[in-house]
Amino acid sequence: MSHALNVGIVVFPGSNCDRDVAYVTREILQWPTELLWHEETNLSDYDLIVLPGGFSFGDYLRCGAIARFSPIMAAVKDHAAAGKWVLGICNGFQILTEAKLLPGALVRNRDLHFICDRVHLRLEAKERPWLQAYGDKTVIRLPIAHGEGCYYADPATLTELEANRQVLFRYADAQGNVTPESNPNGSLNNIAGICNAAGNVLGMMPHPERAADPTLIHSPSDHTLDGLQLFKSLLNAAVCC
Ligand SMILES: NC(=O)CC[C@H](N)C(=O)O
Repeated sequence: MSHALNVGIVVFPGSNCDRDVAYVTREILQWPTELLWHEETNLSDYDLIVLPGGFSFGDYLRCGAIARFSPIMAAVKDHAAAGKWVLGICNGFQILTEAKLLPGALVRNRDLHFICDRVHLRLEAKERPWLQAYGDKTVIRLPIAHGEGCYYADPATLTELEANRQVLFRYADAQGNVTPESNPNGSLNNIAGICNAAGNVLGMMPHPERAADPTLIHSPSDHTLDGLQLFKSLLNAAVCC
């Protein structure tokens, strides 16, 4: 079993969570971590590529619609096709759908407002490598911050996603019940995060990097580390597919 992953974090013009992710992987987990400008084309040194949150290219046209044309995206596609890890967080998830590395789309929130909150998520498909470190936990709490986080896919795609167990996170209440009231943005089937069929590409709207710092814990029941487990999970799953 390895003790570290080599992490590359893509920096697009307008990314703003790149350094937050680097803080987690480099400072907290002590994994070798590089920030990669979006014009980079060689990703051969990395096990995990992260597309971070933010407002790439000012969210012009649609969130992620321009970033998908960045030179680095061809290399990200090759990295994914080779079965290596790709994690898209928030704007990164939007870019992955625009690039067709994940199915469906992220559209304007149901209430047309930017939402900044903390939400409960039910963990689904716990056999997937990304969730291995959560143990018996079935409900976690992570921050969200987005204007276009409403997950949409056509009925056939949605059926396929569910049948293949590609939904990893669903908005839920504190007990893990998936209800309309616990859906902050109108996402179909309360979907907050999905992976590709092979399982090595994950996109999620909540921010695991904002719940990963042990110095911020206030009480034993605090959810502050719920995001850290996601990164740690990959250590136990050296090779994905
Ligand atoms: N935090 C983020 O990555 C935000 C993503 C995107 N800019 C949105 O508002 O939906």
